[in-house]
Amino acid sequence: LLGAQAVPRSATGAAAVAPLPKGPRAMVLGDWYRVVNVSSPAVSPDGKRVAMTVTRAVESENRRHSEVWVVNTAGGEPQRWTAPSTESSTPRWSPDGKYLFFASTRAGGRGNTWAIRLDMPSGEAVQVPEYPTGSMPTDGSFAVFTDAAVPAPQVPSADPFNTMPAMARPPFDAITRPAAAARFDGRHVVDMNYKNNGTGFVPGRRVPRTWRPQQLFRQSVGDTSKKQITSTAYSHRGAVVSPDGKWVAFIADARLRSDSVADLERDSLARLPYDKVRDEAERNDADIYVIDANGGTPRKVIDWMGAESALTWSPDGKSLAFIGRPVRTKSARIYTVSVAGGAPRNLLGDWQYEPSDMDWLSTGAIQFTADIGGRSALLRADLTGKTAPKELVGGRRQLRGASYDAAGKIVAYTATSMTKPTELFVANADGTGERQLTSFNKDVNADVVWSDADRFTYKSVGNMEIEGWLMKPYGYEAGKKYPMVIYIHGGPHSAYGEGWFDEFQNLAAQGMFVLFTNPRGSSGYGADFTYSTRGRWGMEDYDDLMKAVDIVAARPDVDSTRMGATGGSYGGFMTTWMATKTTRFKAIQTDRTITDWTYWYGASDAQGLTEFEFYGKPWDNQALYDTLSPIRYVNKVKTPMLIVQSEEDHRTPMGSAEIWFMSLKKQGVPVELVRYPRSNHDLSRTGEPWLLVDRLGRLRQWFSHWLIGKN
Ligand SMILES: CSCC[C@H](NC=O)C(=O)N[C@@H](CC(C)C)C(=O)N[C@@H](Cc1ccccc1)C(=O)O
Repeated sequence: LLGAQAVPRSATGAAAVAPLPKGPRAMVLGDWYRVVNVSSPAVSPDGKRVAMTVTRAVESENRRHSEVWVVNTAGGEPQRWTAPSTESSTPRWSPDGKYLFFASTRAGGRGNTWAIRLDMPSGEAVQVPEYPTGSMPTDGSFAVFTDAAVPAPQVPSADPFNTMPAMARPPFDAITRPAAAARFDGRHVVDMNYKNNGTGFVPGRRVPRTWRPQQLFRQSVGDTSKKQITSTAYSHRGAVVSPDGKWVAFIADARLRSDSVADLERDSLARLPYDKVRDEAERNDADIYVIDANGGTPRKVIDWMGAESALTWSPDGKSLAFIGRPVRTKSARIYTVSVAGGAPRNLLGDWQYEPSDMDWLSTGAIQFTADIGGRSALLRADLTGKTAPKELVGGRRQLRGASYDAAGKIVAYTATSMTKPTELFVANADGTGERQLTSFNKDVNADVVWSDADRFTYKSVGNMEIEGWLMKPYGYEAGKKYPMVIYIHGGPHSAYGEGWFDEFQNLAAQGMFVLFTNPRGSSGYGADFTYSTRGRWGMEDYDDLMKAVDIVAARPDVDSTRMGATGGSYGGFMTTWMATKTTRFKAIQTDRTITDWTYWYGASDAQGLTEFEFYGKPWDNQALYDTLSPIRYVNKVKTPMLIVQSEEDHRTPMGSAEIWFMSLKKQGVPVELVRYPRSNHDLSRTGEPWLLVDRLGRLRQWFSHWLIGKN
């Protein structure tokens, strides 16, 4: 195996990269570095080109690198448009076609918006302060955007603690102080949100709590001055300008209460003990308003119970569309409403699935992408709401990021399937005439035989239908028996699906079947399915997983005496939970695990999740937190376990892994704990490449050792 440690270092300090054998062959770890990812497609207003972010791993430097590339919709070779020496991503075209904007942190600039000039190509990226970023009317003459109107409060320069590390400074309102500022470099915490999985530890406030409500601003193209058009104590969100430029629609507090009042009410409600009636009651936290694009008094368009997002104008400026969710446990719908007011129209009726995004095209059509179980599709809504949406582009694959030209004739999107890493595609907006525009993964696809998976559905407890997949091992031969590993996803409200996935390919390449399912609680099947596990984690969803194991174990080509299980986060909880309930598996790997829900409640940054899912805080419902904690039954575990944990994971912190390791060790159950430095909850997705690949290698080795008998 080509693991990170095996990579020799050259005299310059950069690691030399060993060549890989030509294929066709099974995936080796080094292939992970060769897979290119395409994201954020953006069609030019004239429909002639598509810009995209292209991300690769730079193996020798243990990092990823992103560039903006452009390809003609008519076909041809994609071209790199940004410098290889800088990081660039998320392109978007100016409506007049003069600039291609993108995000980049380059030296000597203000902010991270840069542009390439299309009218006067200069070869250099420039910043264009006279070109505003925000929502624009059809003529592209100005933009409206939101920003705070008051500056963030500054700590006085004479503050005696300014020279201390940010986390060491005594936060505002703290009672204790360092004995000597120069001698304390610990972390002093008084606020609840003092750590975050992505950003790490978050320094406390050094000034009193203040609110900076988001105001509406407008800026004309060609002018650097920004005009503030509102001055309120409440925030304006999701602001969009009408096509004729006369109005701005936005989302704000349903009673236009100040941000401070709304926040303080939310904070005090959160401190109350769980109350079923209060917590289940319908709430109206936000509504839709319109205001003159030069300012004035806003008018409420609808008084609608629930949460609104993705506000969009109709091309004729007479209506608005939004994605609305009446209550957290009900499916999101697309609604339209007259700007004059009236009852919103539900365009999706009781269609099972939920929209991910939405566009109201200049042709008048409303199109959106949606997860349909484990696949995803591009659909068109029926504007009358009488019939189910029409699928335009679909199949057994996952589509993301639909982007259209100004005329609404062309759509570009990324797509991946089980054996095809992501590439860029274009089609007519009605879904006809699809063409693949990039082949960044051509070489790796030619060398590596990616394993395919058969999709199946099965009935589980309560007659619920569950979707699952069984991926064949590399080199599968009929008549032989192979070991099997079940993968369990987290969330629990996320889903596996019809896309290329490094983790599945990694184990299939090692000669194992890979089983994966979307048990109840998964997203992609409608909110009833998603929230059917509320208060019942590890109960029927466990049955759903074990039923899939039963089905697969009965196959003549699966060796039911050589089965393993693996999963991360909620899937990590589920694998430790399984270890307490069954000895069917010969080996388990648990990743970013949770073994004690009360400990997790106090240590995780994901505050609020279990208050909702477990009907209260631990002291409101201690029995449930205890009953669902695998550590209570750890004396039953007999299965060898590999524990993988990131040292800087604030989502599922280390304590769960540590107590699990120690408990298995004390009972003589084979166990290994691998702790990854400089890594958070997302090690397996966005972690340092060498560490990410090291983890993949350890999964291969663990299951090969216990299920195949070789390492
Ligand atoms: C503010 S609540 C957020 C909960 C969040 N949901 C998103 O998935 C989450 O982090 N869930 C954890 C479990 C929880 C800490 C009990 C989880 O299982 N995360 C999964 C799901 C995931 C999949 C893909 C991308 C992000 C998350 C995981 O980390 O694999």
